[in-house]
Formats: sequence, structure tokens, C-alpha cells
Amino acid sequence: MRVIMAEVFNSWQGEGGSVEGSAFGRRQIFVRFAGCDLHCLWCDSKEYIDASRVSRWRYEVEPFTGRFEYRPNPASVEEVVNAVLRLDTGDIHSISYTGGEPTLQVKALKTLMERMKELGFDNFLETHGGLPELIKEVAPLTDYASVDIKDESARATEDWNGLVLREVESIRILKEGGAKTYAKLVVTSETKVENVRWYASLLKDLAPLVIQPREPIDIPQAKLMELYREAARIMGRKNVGLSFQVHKYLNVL
Ligand SMILES: C[S@@+](CC[C@H](N)C(=O)[O-])C[C@H]1O[C@@H](n2cnc3c(N)ncnc32)[C@H](O)[C@@H]1O
Ligand SMILES: Nc1nc2[nH]cc(C(=O)O)c2c(=O)[nH]1
Ligand code: SF4
Ligand SMILES: [Mg+2]
Repeated sequence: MRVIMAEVFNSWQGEGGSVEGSAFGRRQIFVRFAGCDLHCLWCDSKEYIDASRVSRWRYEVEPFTGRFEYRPNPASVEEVVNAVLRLDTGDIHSISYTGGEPTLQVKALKTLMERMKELGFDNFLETHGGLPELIKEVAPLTDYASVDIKDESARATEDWNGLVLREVESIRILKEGGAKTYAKLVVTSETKVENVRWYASLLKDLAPLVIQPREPIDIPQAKLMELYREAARIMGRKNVGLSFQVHKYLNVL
């Protein structure tokens, strides 16, 4: 089985804050898939969006060194498994599948997740959740899931309303499959409070929400707190938190 990879590395999970299902601060091996069907304005992984332009992937040679070796794409699943295993530091909370969008290569994702479970690891899925029919295939193998709710200001797609509803459906499927799941909303200074009310009403009684400022942060703190307060008013005060991309401040991968 073949897969178009971007990179494999060992780091701390830098996102997710403190809500249930978050793995913030836990050590993970990150498996970043190439290719995405959305185009968030602020995506920090833009170089991996067009899979046809990712001619090679890289794996960290030694944990937490940031030293990489390169291999041509597509990779075999076994090559990826080997790259993960050489980064096993014995303190790994879970394997993070991210991208790009990992669910787009669902057969390879599923095979990898199965292999990792056999090897004794938990699976953490980082996804835009826009494709619930693909989420269905991996939900039973997913231990933790971070599902983005794409704000209108991300301009990720033309059918933004439909995308949000599909993301919520994916959260439902993941929860039914037994995954500890939370929603992540990246906010900017353009984020509308009425949109946050809508997301909160969809997520109420379903999953907790973390609000993550777009990096570099431009949203005023007063506005961030207004969005937080509105979400908490609708979802309940225990079901909302903030998340920051802490790895960017620590200068780690
Ligand atoms: C690169 S995405 C890959 C996974 C999946 N495609 C998604 O969007 O959820 C990983 C995470 O980084 C977040 N992210 C990407 N660029 C960001 C930025 N500039 N500021 C804050 N969060 C960002 C995304 O919202 C997502 O939660
Ligand atoms: N340390 C670290 N934490 C992360 N959490 C989500 C990431 C991602 O790009 O998906 C990421 C990442 O790239 N590095
Ligand atoms: S869905 Fe994820 S990978 Fe795709 S453009 Fe948006 S942030 Fe980037
Ligand atoms: Mg990232």
C-alpha cells in the first residue's frame, strides 16, 4: 500500500488546551500526510496542500533533533511504520495523524492506524472532518480526535455552511465509534460572534470546543474573550477552552 507523505517527527502536542480529548503537552510521533481539499487562508502547512508537488517526504533521524532524511513519494506504509518506530522514545502518548488532510488517503490511514494499534500505540487523528463518509472508516480505530470547525474567515471552501455541518457530523461519528473527541475553532480578528453562536449551538451536548487564535495572533484579547463567553453561554462553562500553538513559541516541530 502506498501513501503520499509529508513528514514524520517526534514532538510534544502543541495544541488542544485542556478540554477532554486533548493531548496537549503529551509526547507524540507526528505523521503528516500530503494533500488537502480545502484552502484555509492562514494554513501553516501550505507547502503540503498540493500532493502532486510533494515529490519527497522526510523523517526525523533521531527523536527531537530536527535532523531529517528524505525519501521519494509515494512511500510504502511499511516505510512509514519504520520511520515511526525509530522515533519511539518509550514515552509516546499517541501517534498523531495530521497533514494536509489525512482522511483523503483513507485506505493508507486505516492500514497505518491498524499497524500502530497492533504495535501498542494509541491513535490521535487531527482532521478538518469535512468528509464524514471517510471518517466512518477510521472512527473505530481512533482513540482521540481533534476536529476543526472551519470559521467563515478561513475561506476554506465555497460551501462553508455545508462544510461546518459535515464537520459536526464527523464529530458525531467519531464519538459513536468511541473516540475522545473535541472541536477546534481557529479564530481571527474577522471572526463573527454570530457564527461562533451557531457553532456552539451545533456542538452543545456533543463535544467540547477549543478556540485557537490564528497565528500570528491578530485577534484582540477582548474579542477573544467575547467569543469565549458566547460559546460558554451556549455550551456550558465547562465545555469551552482556549488553545494556542505552543510549539511555535517553543520553537519545536
Ligand atoms: C495543518 S492542519 C492539518 C489537519 C487538518 N487538515 C485540519 O485542518 O484540521 C493542523 C491544525 O493546525 C491548525 N492551524 C493551521 N494553521 C494555523 C495557523 N496559522 N494558526 C492557528 N492554527 C493553525 C489547523 O486549524 C489544524 O487544527
Ligand atoms: N508540536 C506540534 N503540535 C502540533 N499539533 C498539531 C500540529 C499539526 O500541524 O497538525 C502540530 C505540529 O505540527 N507540531
Ligand atoms: S484543512 Fe488543514 S491542511 Fe487543509 S488548508 Fe486547512 S488547515 Fe491547511
Ligand atoms: Mg501545525
